[in-house]
Amino acid sequence: MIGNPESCKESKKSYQELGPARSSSEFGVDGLCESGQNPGSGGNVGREVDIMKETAAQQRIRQCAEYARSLACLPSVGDIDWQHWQPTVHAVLCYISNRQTDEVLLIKRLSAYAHGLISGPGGKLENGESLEQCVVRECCEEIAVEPHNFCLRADLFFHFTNGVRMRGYAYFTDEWSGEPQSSEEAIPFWCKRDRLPLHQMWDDDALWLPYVLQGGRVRGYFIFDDDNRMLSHDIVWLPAETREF
Ligand SMILES: Nc1nc2c([nH]c(=O)n2[C@H]2C[C@H](O)[C@@H](COP(=O)(O)OP(=O)(O)OP(=O)(O)O)O2)c(=O)[nH]1
Repeated sequence: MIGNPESCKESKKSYQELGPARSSSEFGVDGLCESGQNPGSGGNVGREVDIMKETAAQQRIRQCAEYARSLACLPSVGDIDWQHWQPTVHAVLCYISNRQTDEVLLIKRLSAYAHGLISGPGGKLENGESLEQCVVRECCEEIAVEPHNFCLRADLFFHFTNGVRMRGYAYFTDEWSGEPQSSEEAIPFWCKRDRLPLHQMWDDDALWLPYVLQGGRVRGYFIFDDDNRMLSHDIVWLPAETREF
């Protein structure tokens, strides 16, 4: 699960020399970080004063370098035995398309988890519920829309470094009833299919969503850290006519 232990030790060592790790909440929205300057120079002596003197651009470069070094120790999807991997959580997503306007119905999430992120409506499977029932319930609860004749086009395996393992099922349709309405959980909006706000969506969406919205199917494997940042991925592209995953 972990890369080369020696290089890992090395990079951990040099990482520690830099002082305490910064949480990724200190990184900018695009997942990059905000400080610069050669991290090897100067050690920890007078470090706080040095940081005060850094320009924003220098800070950004330095933190990016720290982050890049730390990557050597992070898990990769290739290290996981996916055949025996069991999800702890099942969740659905639903993407409703309007063919006439070439738009897709998205939501801005308002709940604590992933607040402000944009995605299709969806949520976790409840006890005794089928995936299809979950799709309808989540869409009705979140945006007062009922999708019809939806089909599964993305089978997503999310492994989080905190131990959570979520299997996500993304459904697609162009049939629905009801007018989208805001709720406590979401603000719905129509978005042109070729203008997805990918920088405001989960990292993995940029990899597979445009392809699936064009009719393709995917099976995707992802590792995320505690801050919802994607560390590693692998995507199996399946032709549109694929019936089973
Ligand atoms: N596209 C995409 N969806 C994701 C990712 N990670 C992730 O949790 N989701 C989806 C799966 C679920 O549909 C939703 C999270 O479910 P949730 O149940 O915690 O959402 P919620 O806060 O609305 O809670 P609830 O309504 O189920 O109680 O977000 C991701 O990386 N990409």
